Amino acid sequence: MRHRTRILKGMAVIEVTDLRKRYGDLTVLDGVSFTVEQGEIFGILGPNGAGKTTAVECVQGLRRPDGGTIRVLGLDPAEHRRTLCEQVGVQLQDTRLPDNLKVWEALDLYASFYPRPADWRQLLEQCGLHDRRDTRFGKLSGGQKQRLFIALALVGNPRVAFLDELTTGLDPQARRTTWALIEQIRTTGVTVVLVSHFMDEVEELCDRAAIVDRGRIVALDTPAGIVDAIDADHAMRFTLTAGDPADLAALPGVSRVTRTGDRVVVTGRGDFATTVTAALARHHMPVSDLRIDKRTLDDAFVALTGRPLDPQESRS
Ligand SMILES: Nc1ncnc2c1ncn2[C@@H]1O[C@H](COP(=O)(O)OP(=O)(O)OP(=O)(O)O)[C@@H](O)[C@H]1O
Repeated sequence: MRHRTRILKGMAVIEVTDLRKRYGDLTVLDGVSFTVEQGEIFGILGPNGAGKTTAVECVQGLRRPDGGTIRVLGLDPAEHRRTLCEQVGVQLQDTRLPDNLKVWEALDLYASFYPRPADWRQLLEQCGLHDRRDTRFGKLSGGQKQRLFIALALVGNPRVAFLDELTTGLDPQARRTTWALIEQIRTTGVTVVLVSHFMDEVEELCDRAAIVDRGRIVALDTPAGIVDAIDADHAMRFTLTAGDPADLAALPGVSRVTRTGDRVVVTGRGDFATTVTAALARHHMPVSDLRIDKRTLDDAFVALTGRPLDPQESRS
């Protein structure tokens, strides 16, 4: 994967072991364990109500777990919240600012909370808000507000930033702009924990992700690793104008070859598509309209839980 290089293996910034939390009769976290390494973008993905925000708020020291251990930069957040506040940036799901506060005033105010703040003028530039410096919060677009929240999460010069439901309600263009900003944050070495219920966002941005469902982690790996672990074939489809595709069935990884007229579907696992393509070229069998059905985290979620995450929202 393209992002692997920046992760310094073995340097855990966050370590969560067997985290448990109940609200009355409701078990919200039921033995959640994960680690986040230095420089990683780590996704916590799951449907509404899965327990993502509760988990992250326990990690931030905002809620007390009923069981389990949490270490952030080696410290227990429940006991060392003040120390960690200086090193951890948080963009909460429902952040609100007064409508008449100007962009620069918000940044200047937040910078004053930290002993070693970043230069907020540079952050304005980085977040693409330099021409909105004097704009009042109430006049910003949804995307601009989210970029301001990211800037506010970074203004204390944190080593770890938590970004919760970043792009909910944004149009596709604004989502892309926000994603580009997060890619850029990665280059500064900040470890990012991204809470999301958008599969595509996690696939695009995260080095690794935990899929949370009903208070448990049902998968934890790179997005590609989670998808590859699904125990199901995928298909390549093409038009074959000459030759007999039956022999393709003997290739490694191929499970089935079907032909309807000149349309051929080959199903298989692993790297079968590369093997099939090479065999077609070797035997001078010309193909056109080649398509390989890409499996996504959506497919993985369905395979793992038996239901879609949120078909409406995950495609918006
Ligand atoms: N303070 C609370 N008291 C009682 N129940 C709560 C409290 N906070 C959250 N819950 C419940 O705990 C469950 C998990 O909520 P949580 O906000 O952690 O989920 P989430 O995965 O972040 O969902 P969303 O994507 O909707 O924010 C939900 O059923 C929620 O209603």
